[in-house]
Amino acid sequence: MSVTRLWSTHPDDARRLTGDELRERFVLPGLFTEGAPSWGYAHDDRLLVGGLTVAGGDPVALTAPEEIAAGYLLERRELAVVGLAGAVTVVADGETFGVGPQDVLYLPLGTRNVAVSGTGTVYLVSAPAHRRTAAALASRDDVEALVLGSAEQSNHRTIRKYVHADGIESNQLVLGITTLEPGSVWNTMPPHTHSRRTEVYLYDGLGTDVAVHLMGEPEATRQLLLHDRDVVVAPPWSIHCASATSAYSFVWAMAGENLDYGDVVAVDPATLR
Ligand SMILES: O=C(O)C(=O)C[C@H](O)C(=O)CO
Repeated sequence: MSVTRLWSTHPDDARRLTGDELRERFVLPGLFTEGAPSWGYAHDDRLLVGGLTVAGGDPVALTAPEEIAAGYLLERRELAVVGLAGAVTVVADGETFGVGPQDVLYLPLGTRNVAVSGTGTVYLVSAPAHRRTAAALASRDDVEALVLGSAEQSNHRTIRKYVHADGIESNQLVLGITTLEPGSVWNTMPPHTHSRRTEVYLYDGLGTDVAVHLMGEPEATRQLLLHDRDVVVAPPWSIHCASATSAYSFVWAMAGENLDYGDVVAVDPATLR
């Protein structure tokens, strides 16, 4: 099982890292492997993210990577399985769920056996948990949708919130999918920080296009050139926004001190450096 560890980084260091070092610290490329998940383990809020493609073979069991030293993956964790493409079946402790594109399956702490089969691709996001809640499946039409931005500002987009304080109940995970309208390319502009939560973005639907992702403290931003299905970690001190050469979707997921999507510090774009 492939696991890439991302240690925490002090914001002062992020100002000085070379471009390659920045990528090594914050970007997880190539997570989507066939037949077995590849994982990225971020020490910030201990977010564990993975990618898996199944191609009609035997069910793939989701087991605990050595890094979390657990008897099974969800022994001390909760998990969201996000459908990206195809038709995937997830069997969790004997219960069967069909997961299609932009469906999100939440599996709680204590779910012992999770297996994925079918033909398609799923993104996996897991955070530590302390309390068992209920398994839940939501599709894009079931969830709260927030339309933001405008074509004039190239940031017209719909934010769909799946796992959050008023949606699927969780311990730490907050998760949703944002989709840009054709012709709009900016996400999360104006940007924000949230010192009480770490966030990870997975860019999806870029094809051969490229996203110019901005990170760092608002007065010292750095850029990362990201490609389709790259994952990027935003530590609590960092903004996280991007423009791209086409419209796209991205899965955003957070964990930390609270489940409050609105607990952010807005950044005035005029102050960005
Ligand atoms: O496009 C946006 O704006 C977003 O989707 C913002 C994310 O939801 C986010 O950054 C939550 O903290």
